[in-house]
Amino acid sequence: MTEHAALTCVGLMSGTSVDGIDVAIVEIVGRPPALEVKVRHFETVPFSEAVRSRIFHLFDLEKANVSELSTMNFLLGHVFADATLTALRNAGIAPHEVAFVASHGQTIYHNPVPELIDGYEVISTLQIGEASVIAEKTGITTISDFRVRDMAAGGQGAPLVPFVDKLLFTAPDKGRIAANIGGIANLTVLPAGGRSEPLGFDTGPGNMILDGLVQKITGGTKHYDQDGKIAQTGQVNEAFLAKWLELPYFAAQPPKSTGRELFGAVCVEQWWSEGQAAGLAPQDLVRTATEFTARTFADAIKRFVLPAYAIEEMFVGGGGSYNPVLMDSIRKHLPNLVIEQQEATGIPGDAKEAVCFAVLGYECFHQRPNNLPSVTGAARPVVMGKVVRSQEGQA
Ligand SMILES: Nc1ncnc2c1ncn2[C@@H]1O[C@H](COP(=O)(O)OP(=O)(O)OP(=O)(O)O)[C@@H](O)[C@H]1O
Ligand SMILES: CC(=O)N[C@H]1[C@@H]2OC[C@@H](O2)[C@@H](O)[C@@H]1O[C@H](C)C(=O)O
Repeated sequence: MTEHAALTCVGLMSGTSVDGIDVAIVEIVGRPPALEVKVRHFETVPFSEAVRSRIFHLFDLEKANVSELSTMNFLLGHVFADATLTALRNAGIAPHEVAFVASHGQTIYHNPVPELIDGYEVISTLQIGEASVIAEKTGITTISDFRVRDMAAGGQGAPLVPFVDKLLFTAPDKGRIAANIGGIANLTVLPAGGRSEPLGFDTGPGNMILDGLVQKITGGTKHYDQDGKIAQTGQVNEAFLAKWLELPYFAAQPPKSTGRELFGAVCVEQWWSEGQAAGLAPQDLVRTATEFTARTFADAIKRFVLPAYAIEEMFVGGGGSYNPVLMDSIRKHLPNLVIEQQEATGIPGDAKEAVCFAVLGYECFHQRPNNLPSVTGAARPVVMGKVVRSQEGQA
């Protein structure tokens, strides 16, 4: 296949917030560094409540079991395949026109901190949503399990989007940050003109604690603080916040990545019970959690980025970029940066990660390395992604 012809590719992202499956249908042509990406269609296919609650059950390390894990791997394969077919139908594109589906999968567990077992230093990560089911149901070659190869090469397996940020958003004359505030917040530092390699890491929580608190406060009727409406009515409790800012994750040097293991349900329970003990009103707790995200995100930039890189502007994507209380606070803590929403780049903020996985899939499809060792800490560039090929006789 020639690289002069554009490929139609599908990127699937189901992030740590578990709000739905982001499906991006993109046209990609060229090869790095001259890669052109055009978004043809994007939609988020929501999870049903039944599937969503089964996923959350799997996050509970005390209660989840192996049979559920196996079942959910296949169930999510079906759900991802259907989301792909729905988006293709809505876009008026036939499955046989698509070169591949690149599916991130649902992260169930992520542990980049080595555990010494029987002489082996073990790190691991698990994304589920069986690619064989997606390939069989859609008839499209499916690429999945990106993170494990980077980890096998000694990397964190995350964040992976910086590889694509570098290709799409490096500016010739000014330093930029490309950030994403999803369940977890992460960023990519893009030196001007690509003169040095990007730095990238997870700064800590994005919306994960916030979402958990809102669900508790509303008895599950709301999943998140839409437009920061609850936070707007609350006050930051500085003493409460100060204690949480001491978590060692924030001072640790990159490369680093995190997830629900540190900022998921156990953390939310702790916020809730400590908040009650300290007499915080629910809206103050939500406002303080919003500030926790803003402060840890801005502090990470002040601590690890601004002393070493000349940065003028930052683009922020992910669902958190639509929360005005969060964004106002980030702007207040970083007054010298021009901060814009991801939309200013031409790629919608909620579509970015799905688009990025299409690009990572494109590089895997062409058997080219697609990790960024400067970010993940991997020992070398590797080709991430496992390929399940479409077969004759399929759709
Ligand atoms: N209008 C809005 N106001 C406030 N918050 C919002 C809004 N829209 C989305 N969000 C927040 O963004 C979250 C979803 O973000 P996103 O889809 O980027 O996360 P994700 O991709 O699942 O996470 P990650 O990038 O960590 O894998 C929601 O759970 C919610 O907290
Ligand atoms: C293990 C895992 O799923 N990590 C996610 C998560 O969500 C945001 C942040 O934590 C980032 O490290 C990563 O996702 C994005 C897509 C990435 O790899 O760049």
